[in-house]
Amino acid sequence: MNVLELEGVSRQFGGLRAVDGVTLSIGTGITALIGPNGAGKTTLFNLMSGLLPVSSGRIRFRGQDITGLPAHRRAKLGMARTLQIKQVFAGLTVLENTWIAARQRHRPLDPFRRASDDRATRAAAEAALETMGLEAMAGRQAGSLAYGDIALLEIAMALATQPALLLLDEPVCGMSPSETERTVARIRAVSATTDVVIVEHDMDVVFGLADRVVVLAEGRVLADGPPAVIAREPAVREAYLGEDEEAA
Ligand SMILES: Nc1ncnc2c1ncn2[C@@H]1O[C@H](COP(=O)(O)OP(=O)(O)OP(=O)(O)O)[C@@H](O)[C@H]1O
Repeated sequence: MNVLELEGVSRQFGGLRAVDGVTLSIGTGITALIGPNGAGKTTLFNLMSGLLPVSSGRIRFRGQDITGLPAHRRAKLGMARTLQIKQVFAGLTVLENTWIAARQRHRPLDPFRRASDDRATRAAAEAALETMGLEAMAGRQAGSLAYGDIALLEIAMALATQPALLLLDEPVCGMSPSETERTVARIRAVSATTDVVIVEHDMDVVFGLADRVVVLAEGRVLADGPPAVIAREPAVREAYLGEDEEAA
């Protein structure tokens, strides 16, 4: 079963169809959404996570219809996302940040919480830090971290909720080449256990990381396939890479 299924999903803003009848099944591995500016990537991403409601169409997650569910309900069902704007608690340590995220899986104000739940929470937090290569920084204040480490911490916090699907919005945006390389390696490690969707503008990252590339243009799926095939598609090169313009 595919983790996420979109069926004829559309989103209008006034008269503009930002996403126009997208049918897409997200399966195992890393799926990248690419396309020229204004293609509808961010809108589609927000429709997946529930940040925006669809205008029409259906969305299923792990076989369950989630079309009408808001983002926090989707998160409870196992869909995690990171945002372009980093959101960590600067005054808390790396482990505390991750622990709080892991804790969201359990009822927040339950005084009769079992000790075993606490152990499970801590284990989930530590496992997430290890996957992201942050174990050595567990005791550091999040506010003292370098930008690249904060980005990794954010992904660790999403992972700590033990999601079935992780949505990453421009995960290497604003990073140095070495930070990018590190992040790419960590996302690859994440994908061994969790399905991932990324929206990313850096084509080296997309073609080096993704198992599958979905190209959007004017709100529709223009092409969909393995990176090596997508890179050779004439329609993609024309619409996305602007070969005609360059030639001119
Ligand atoms: N909240 C909104 N209100 C009105 N129009 C919107 C809104 N959000 C997006 N749009 C429009 O929908 C279209 C798709 O935008 P979207 O941000 O999804 O594209 P994108 O592929 O993510 O672009 P970029 O690569 O520039 O981020 C654009 O024409 C945009 O102007």
